[in-house]
Amino acid sequence: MAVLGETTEASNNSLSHKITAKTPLFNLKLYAVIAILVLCLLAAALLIFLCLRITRVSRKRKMRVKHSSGSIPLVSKEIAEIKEPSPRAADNGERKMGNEKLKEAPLEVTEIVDIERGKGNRSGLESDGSGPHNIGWGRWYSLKELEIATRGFSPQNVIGEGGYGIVYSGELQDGSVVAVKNLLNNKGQAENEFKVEVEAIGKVKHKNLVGLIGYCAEGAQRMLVYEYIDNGNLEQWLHGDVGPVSPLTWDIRMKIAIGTAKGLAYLHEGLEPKVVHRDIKSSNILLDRKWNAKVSDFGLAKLLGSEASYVTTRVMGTFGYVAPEYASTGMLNEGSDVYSFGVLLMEIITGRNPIDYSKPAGEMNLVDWFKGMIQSRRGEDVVDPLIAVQPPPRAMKRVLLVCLRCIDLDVHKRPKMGQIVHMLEADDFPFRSETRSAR
Ligand SMILES: Nc1ncnc2c1ncn2[C@@H]1O[C@H](COP(=O)(O)OP(=O)(O)OP(=O)(O)O)[C@@H](O)[C@H]1O
Repeated sequence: MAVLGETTEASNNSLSHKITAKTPLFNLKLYAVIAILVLCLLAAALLIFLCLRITRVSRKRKMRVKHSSGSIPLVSKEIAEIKEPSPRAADNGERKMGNEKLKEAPLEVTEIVDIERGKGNRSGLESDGSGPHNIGWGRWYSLKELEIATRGFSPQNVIGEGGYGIVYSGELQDGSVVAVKNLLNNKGQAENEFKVEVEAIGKVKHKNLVGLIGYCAEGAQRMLVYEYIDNGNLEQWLHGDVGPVSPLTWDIRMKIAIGTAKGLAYLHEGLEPKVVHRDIKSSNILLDRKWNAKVSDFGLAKLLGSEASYVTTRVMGTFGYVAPEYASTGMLNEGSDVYSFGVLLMEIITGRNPIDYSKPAGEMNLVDWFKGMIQSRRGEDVVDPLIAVQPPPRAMKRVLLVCLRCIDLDVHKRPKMGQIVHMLEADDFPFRSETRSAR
């Protein structure tokens, strides 16, 4: 037993000696090394656990944002965010508006963003009354800035008044001229919903669409700031007092029609999800000094809703332009825009208003009169008498045909806007094939 006791004591001694003995590692004692190792292991395990947890929580949050069904929409249902169009995308807007071609083209413009449920100052948009507020595509403006720009919303700055509110011209601090649309009847519009929709509209950029450059949402005030288009609108040029000869020659009218068609084709076929304008009419086609057409008010029907307007015609677009199926069923798709475009094209050719009560009974309704004229083979007689030089018969026939196809009662038979661009531009083709054969 004594021997056993001695042996145990000896082994205990040697163990304690080993533990307290110095190791080659930094001359540390063995127990210190073991303690460090255990601590390291614990820290590593803790780190891995934390990493796993963070990944899981963020995945859950993403899922929540994607599938949320709250009352404030996460993204506009009708308009998606688009990136600034690349030179190629702009090129598509310019030349490749044929339906198939557009579909082939990669949709680099579309990228739906998950916007988190508005928690106040989401992207620095809230007012602090100072300095510029860049929001990617444009700017947030304070009420004060716009007040200064429009000289206190002076009556002298009023450009006009439409169904959504009064439009003022304004000059910003940097000297740029803008059009400020002061939206009326917007009490029901939640601020965050308004911002989401406006931001979606602001990101839609095309040469033939009026560019939204910013907005103001302070208290009950809602304003949209647009690039200023300095040559009036098409309605003024077609129906205003322009003298015995209209400055709008046939070629200028075709340029305006094609520009408008390109703007609409971009809304219908270049964006995902597509945007239906809902209110195509001559006063919504703005013109610059080179007669480039700029479609205005796109996205507003969605932004403000039909009931937001104090003009009753707004409920159904504008009288005279509205597609029959939209008027009767309220069903709306891009085909309704095509119908309205057909009416607009007739208006451009004839210089007549879609509804004109000052005309004799059979001529009050432009569409009915136009159809009757074509049926009785009097197509040449529909051209606006204010056009000094008559169009070539072939070109005119083609445009008349486009009008008729757009107003087809069967919405499915109407052409797409991209096809319309092609049909209206068809004049170029003989020229192109000639140059090719010459080569
Ligand atoms: N960005 C702009 N640049 C220059 N003028 C503009 C601009 N936006 C609108 N206007 C002009 O302001 C006036 C009012 O335009 P608004 O779009 O509010 O009404 P509308 O088109 O006449 O009618 P509705 O609201 O029924 O469409 C029009 O004369 C229009 O040409």
